[in-house]
Amino acid sequence: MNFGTLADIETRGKTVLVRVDFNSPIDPSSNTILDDKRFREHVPTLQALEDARVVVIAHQSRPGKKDFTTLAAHADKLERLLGMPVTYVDDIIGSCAKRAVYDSHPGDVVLLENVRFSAEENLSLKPEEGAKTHLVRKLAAMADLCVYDAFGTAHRSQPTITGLPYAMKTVAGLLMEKEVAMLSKVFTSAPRPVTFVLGGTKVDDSIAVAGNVLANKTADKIAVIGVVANVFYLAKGIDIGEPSRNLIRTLGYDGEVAKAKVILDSYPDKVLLPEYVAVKEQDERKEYPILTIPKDCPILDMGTDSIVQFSRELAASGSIVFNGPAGVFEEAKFASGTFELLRAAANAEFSVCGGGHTAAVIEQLGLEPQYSHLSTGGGACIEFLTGKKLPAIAALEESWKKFGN
Ligand SMILES: Nc1ncnc2c1ncn2[C@@H]1O[C@H](COP(=O)(O)OP(=O)(O)OP(=O)(O)O)[C@@H](O)[C@H]1O
Ligand SMILES: O=C(O)[C@H](O)COP(=O)(O)O
Repeated sequence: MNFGTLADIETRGKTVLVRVDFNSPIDPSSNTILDDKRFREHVPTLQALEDARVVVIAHQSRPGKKDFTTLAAHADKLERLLGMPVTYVDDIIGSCAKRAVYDSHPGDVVLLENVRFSAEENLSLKPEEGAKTHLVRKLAAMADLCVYDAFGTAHRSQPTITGLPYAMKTVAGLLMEKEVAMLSKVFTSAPRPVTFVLGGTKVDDSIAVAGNVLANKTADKIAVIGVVANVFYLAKGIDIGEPSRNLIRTLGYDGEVAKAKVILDSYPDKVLLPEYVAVKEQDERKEYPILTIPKDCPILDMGTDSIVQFSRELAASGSIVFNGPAGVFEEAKFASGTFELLRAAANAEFSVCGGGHTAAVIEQLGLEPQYSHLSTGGGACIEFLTGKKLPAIAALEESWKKFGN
């Protein structure tokens, strides 16, 4: 790693900005946080800074979305997990925020308001431009050092992600370090054969990952499930029925069919597609071979024979990267593909999972201890696995060149 870490800096008595990713599913009607995995994962970094004045910067959702809200509930959640008071300020760079930081003492934690309430944070800017924003200049003036721990947002280039490291000495926090170390193993030391299981609804990301990891030989096989599989069926000329075709259109993925075809043509023996699907027919689960999918029933899971075949394939894999479910697991009748494949993947010597939905199911099934790593990143994890350098990592490296030692 070419960036600084907590081990490289002295924080005693210093004021330290810590950029975290607390962005979590929230029930907008009660402002309740529904999953606190990301909070739990940041606790070690915050605890390691116990001798500093800690100023936490975080975002929740995006402008225009229902769960774009203040961080009051996040402060309560953090207080409970840290077992100590957290001062929440409904301000980011104004006089209230500055006063709260100025009045704090070593050992205190201040949580600033949702940083995406600042219009500047919602701009996608080059790091050097981000460093010049009012937001970054004022935040940097409040502190001596910055710790970047927000792996889940590392694929964005927004001012507090890539601008802050250009404006002040910034090192990676413990979560960031762990994510980079664990996910890098996929490229360096993962036991062979390596199988990528790509499902869920983010078809464009999954197809980009599939193309890259097959081309650079990171993966030996790709198992496609969920909506991603439906796009591969279309690429093979298989009629998946009107409802499943409409879903692909609505999600804006018609253009992905041609890309799936290129992958199938280039790697005919390396792509595993379920031969059987489960559809919803008169409110019941019915299974069909892919050549006889009914025209008016949505595909909501893979069929049982394919679950057995894929589970065998996963059992023969040394490493498994799992991203996205096999079906609409939220409906009990269509959960078996996702549940069984996650169980099979848990037995691999090295198993990594990315994506909030998938990680939540793993926790629900009690499989977490069996996985080598559950990433806090959705988009960030999948982009890392394409082999691209994430903007936040590039900015951390630049910060270390500029300000380190
Ligand atoms: N065949 C299908 N038809 C419709 N929806 C599906 C199908 N298969 C999976 N899904 C849906 O995919 C969703 C999760 O996909 P997504 O790509 O968001 O997963 P993730 O990457 O684990 O989660 P996150 O977006 O939180 O990081 C689930 O809500 C599930 O119902
Ligand atoms: O949950 C995420 O993927 C990160 O917090 C980034 O959020 P965004 O997709 O709204 O930028």
